Amino acid sequence: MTNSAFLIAAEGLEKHYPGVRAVDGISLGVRAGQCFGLLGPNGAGKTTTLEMLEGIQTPTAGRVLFQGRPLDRDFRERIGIQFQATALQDFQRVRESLAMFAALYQHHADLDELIQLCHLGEILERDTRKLSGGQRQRLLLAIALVNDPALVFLDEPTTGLDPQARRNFWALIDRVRARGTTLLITTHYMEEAERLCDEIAIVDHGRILIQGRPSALIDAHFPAAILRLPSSAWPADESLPANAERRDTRIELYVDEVPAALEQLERHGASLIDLRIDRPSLEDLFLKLTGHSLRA
Ligand SMILES: Nc1ncnc2c1ncn2[C@@H]1O[C@H](COP(=O)(O)OP(=O)(O)OP(=O)(O)O)[C@@H](O)[C@H]1O
Repeated sequence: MTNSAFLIAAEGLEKHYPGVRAVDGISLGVRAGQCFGLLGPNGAGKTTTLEMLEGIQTPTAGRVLFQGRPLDRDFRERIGIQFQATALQDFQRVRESLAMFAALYQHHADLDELIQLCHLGEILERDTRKLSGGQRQRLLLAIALVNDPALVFLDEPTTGLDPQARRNFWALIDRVRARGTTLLITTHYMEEAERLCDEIAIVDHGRILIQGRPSALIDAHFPAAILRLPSSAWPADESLPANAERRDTRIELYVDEVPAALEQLERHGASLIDLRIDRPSLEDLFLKLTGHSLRA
């Protein structure tokens, strides 16, 4: 596939700082209408990659193409950015804040629609310093959407939110996607990536370890289920079967057929009282690829 098939593409991106290659050769492409996720632990190079794609940082090497062409002045009008920490003006209400950002653009979205989309109606007159974490993120997303962009960048949009606010934000992202907006998101929450992203790239030490559809990546690396037992549940004099591995204080069995695996465990005399049966997840994949957990 040529790069013009992508709304935005990175070719061999690198960013070097003294003593560190923050990004060390990243190539990826995001199709129109997709939600693409960059995943990785703290310091992996996600934000630096995103900032080069946003045109904010200049790459040390490589290039970014938007609709097959190098970034130009028009690019800024076509994108929206939700930064990790956008400074909202003090003593400003939600309504004033939105209007101020809208005034920065020649063409802006219908603000009433945006207020409805991001559920800001009830908090329009609230001082922006008095917002909850979830309300603040909804306002920041509305600001990112204020110029009706084709592509929106979201840098760890749900970090620090409680689980309910995080789920509400995911539902909001669904509504944004349903309008056809393309999204590029960074996160270190695996569940978030599985829930939101059509395609992901797992980044570590400035490089992409693996890229593809979450379900396809999981299917390619794991059988149907993972059975997890505390190590103490396994008889001390029994050796582990070939499909089992020790992880910290647990034993994991990778299996296609759960009933057959349960019989196998019983034959070995394992205690099933604390048995957990999980569908393999991106978290498992990350652990398998890197040897460490993504939750830094
Ligand atoms: N301006 C800078 N000067 C020097 N080093 C930097 C600079 N910006 C980032 N780095 C380093 O580059 C590496 C990648 O940082 P980056 O912020 O892109 O990672 P990240 O994956 O976004 O992490 P986080 O999840 O913490 O935001 C880190 O080692 C970081 O310390």
